[in-house]
Amino acid sequence: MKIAIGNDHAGTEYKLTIVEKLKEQGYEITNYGTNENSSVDYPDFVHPVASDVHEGKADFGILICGSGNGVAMTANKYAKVRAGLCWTKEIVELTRQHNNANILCVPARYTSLPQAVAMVETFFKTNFEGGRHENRVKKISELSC
Ligand SMILES: O=C(CO)[C@H](O)[C@H](O)[C@H](O)COP(=O)(O)O
Repeated sequence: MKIAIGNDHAGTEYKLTIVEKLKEQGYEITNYGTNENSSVDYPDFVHPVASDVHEGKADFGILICGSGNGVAMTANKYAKVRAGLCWTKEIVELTRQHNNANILCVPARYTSLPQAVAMVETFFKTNFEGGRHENRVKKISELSC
């Protein structure tokens, strides 16, 4: 499974820990940075992740910033991306089961590191339920404008 990961300066510590754990578990990781703590603009690190997921070059993405909102807003500009902003394991399960989310957005300043790691693990072990959710997910990318 190919994972693309990106973050801004608020998510660097969490990202580095998550990359280490995912590599230990045998995932193929593309880390688009940032790997520093100096201030950066989150869109610069979201676009390559969202583009890879949109184009099928990555199966899933993980995006981390302070609140999770900036990375989610940016990633969801891509038609084939369904980026879920989650702050509990239960919300992670639901965004996979009901929304077939392919990118997990993590609010580093509002979750603990163990919680963030647990959310990532939950994201990858939870499957889309299909059924009644199938049509709803298809309608997400039907643009009305
Ligand atoms: O987009 C965001 C806010 O919703 C992200 O949380 C960023 O990480 C945050 O804006 C960065 O803030 P900073 O004061 O520049 O560190």
